[in-house]
Amino acid sequence: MRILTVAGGAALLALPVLWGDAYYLNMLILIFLMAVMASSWNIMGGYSGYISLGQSAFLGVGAYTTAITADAWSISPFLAAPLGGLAAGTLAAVLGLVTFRARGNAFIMITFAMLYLLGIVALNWTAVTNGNDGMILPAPAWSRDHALCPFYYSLLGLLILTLLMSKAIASSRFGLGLTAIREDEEKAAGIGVNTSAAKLAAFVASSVPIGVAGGVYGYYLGFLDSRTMFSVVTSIMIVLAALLGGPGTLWGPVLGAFLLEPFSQLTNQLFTGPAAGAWRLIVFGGLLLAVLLFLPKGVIPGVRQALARKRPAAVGKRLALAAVPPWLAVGDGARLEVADVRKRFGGLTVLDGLDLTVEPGSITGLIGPNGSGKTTLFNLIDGGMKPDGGTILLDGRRIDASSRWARSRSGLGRTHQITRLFPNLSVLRNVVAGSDGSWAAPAITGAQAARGAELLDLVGLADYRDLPVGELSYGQQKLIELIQILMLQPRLVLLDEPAGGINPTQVEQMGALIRELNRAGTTFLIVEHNMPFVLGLCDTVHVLAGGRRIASGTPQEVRSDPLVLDAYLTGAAQ
Ligand SMILES: Nc1ncnc2c1ncn2[C@@H]1O[C@H](COP(=O)(O)OP(=O)(O)OP(=O)(O)O)[C@@H](O)[C@H]1O
Repeated sequence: MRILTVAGGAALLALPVLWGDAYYLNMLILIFLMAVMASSWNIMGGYSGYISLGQSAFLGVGAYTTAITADAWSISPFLAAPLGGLAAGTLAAVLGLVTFRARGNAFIMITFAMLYLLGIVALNWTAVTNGNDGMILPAPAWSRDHALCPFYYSLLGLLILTLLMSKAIASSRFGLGLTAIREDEEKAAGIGVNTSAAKLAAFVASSVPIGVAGGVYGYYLGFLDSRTMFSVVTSIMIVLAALLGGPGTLWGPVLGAFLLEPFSQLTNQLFTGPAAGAWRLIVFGGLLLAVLLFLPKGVIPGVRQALARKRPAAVGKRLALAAVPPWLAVGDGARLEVADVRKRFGGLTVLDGLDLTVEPGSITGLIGPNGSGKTTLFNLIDGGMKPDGGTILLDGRRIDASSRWARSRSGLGRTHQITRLFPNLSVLRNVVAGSDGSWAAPAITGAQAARGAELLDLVGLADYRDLPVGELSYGQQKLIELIQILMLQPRLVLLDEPAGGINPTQVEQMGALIRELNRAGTTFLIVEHNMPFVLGLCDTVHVLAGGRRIASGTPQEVRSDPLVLDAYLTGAAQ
């Protein structure tokens, strides 16, 4: 692949000198432009899964900023183009700050609205943009014989820089965080990924090259009008190019641009007159739909999948519990205090002034009939939901107002009733996805890989480190979810039904693992319906019913408490 890249790059560098046909050079300039835009879009849309339908707004903002500053300072638009990137990045940062809670379709609609609004502003802010009449840029001063070369090389250079940035992000911790967001954003936050900051940074990174490209493109056209620069069709084509080639891959958006741009030129020749724009919208909108329906992964991942040899299924490995690594010794564990916590869903009161304490270094059980609010309490503790009232303290510090990722970083880990992992990432990537480290660090450092390997060894799954985690059995995935949070060296671990849905041998192994980790200092709070398991494991058990704690004590005390028996019998009768 490297040889192919170098050869392709060398051919593109030499092309204008060897073969200066203006038609094809113009085509390549437009392909480079589309490749820059699609590769930039890919950083947000492909890596983190947030689809922006307004990316051409950055092209427009970059083009106008460049033209206006070049005119005001009497400099070449080439020199002013980085300011176009700066303006686009600033716009993305502001929009990202305002919309970072919006997900899925809401994010798509917001980006689309931004494009539409900015188009209207550009059209009507006549004093700055010249409105309907458009802006004329100065003609290039260089020789007409090589008129296209500076545009060709500057866009090719920008494409190379964009690809280098995209590659650096993909292989960094930042990129791994973005992929985790794409797979399961809440889970990513739950293992310490600062999702808001990562999305914001990705959005800015996905806008800056487009802004710079806008500056160069505007100069290339020599004329700016708001309809061309803030075009919906361009935005659709950006998404289409990335999806066609393969979103989330490095070369997919480039391939998509090479496939799509010649077709776009063809439609330019086919559709002329006042309805041309509408026809192009129909064609590219339809094409986008077709790609989404029939080629959802794009060409490159589709071909890779077809070529991949069938792997043997990951089954049947007996669990062998190795020794807990010394770096998991976390001292005395953490103390959790839940005081007067309340939670309602509409008219349903699930938690009604709940108080409970988990002592440091304990294995504490939390039981109660179905629907008594155990998982809801976990969601309130880990930050997945906000309580309606009350306080939650970890080692004496209130955590109920902190973000989810900050709670996870402060020593709190949590597994889910139905296991939540990043199914398309490898086992090892899942295990290390939450570990500490600067964004610029490699996605998996040597030290992290070594710790990940130790944890995989701990649960007897080292052989599967490179398989997509979705290929493991349910019981194996449960163990991976547990070691995933161990990577963050938590002092308090909340386990939601760790023995649910796994075979008796695995239940035994799970119990042994929890005991070993507890000996190393980790505090556990465990929700579990398997009574022999939970009563055999825990020092203290709290019982929930009717939104309150109705009993607490040793397993023996709780087992014979008439209130508890009554709650279970009433719960069972419902
Ligand atoms: N997001 C939500 N919106 C509305 N109701 C909810 C929501 N989450 C939970 N509930 C309701 O709150 C109640 C408590 O649910 P929760 O899952 O916390 O109970 P649980 O004790 O964990 O039950 P189980 O043992 O069956 O897992 C249930 O009646 C459930 O339907």
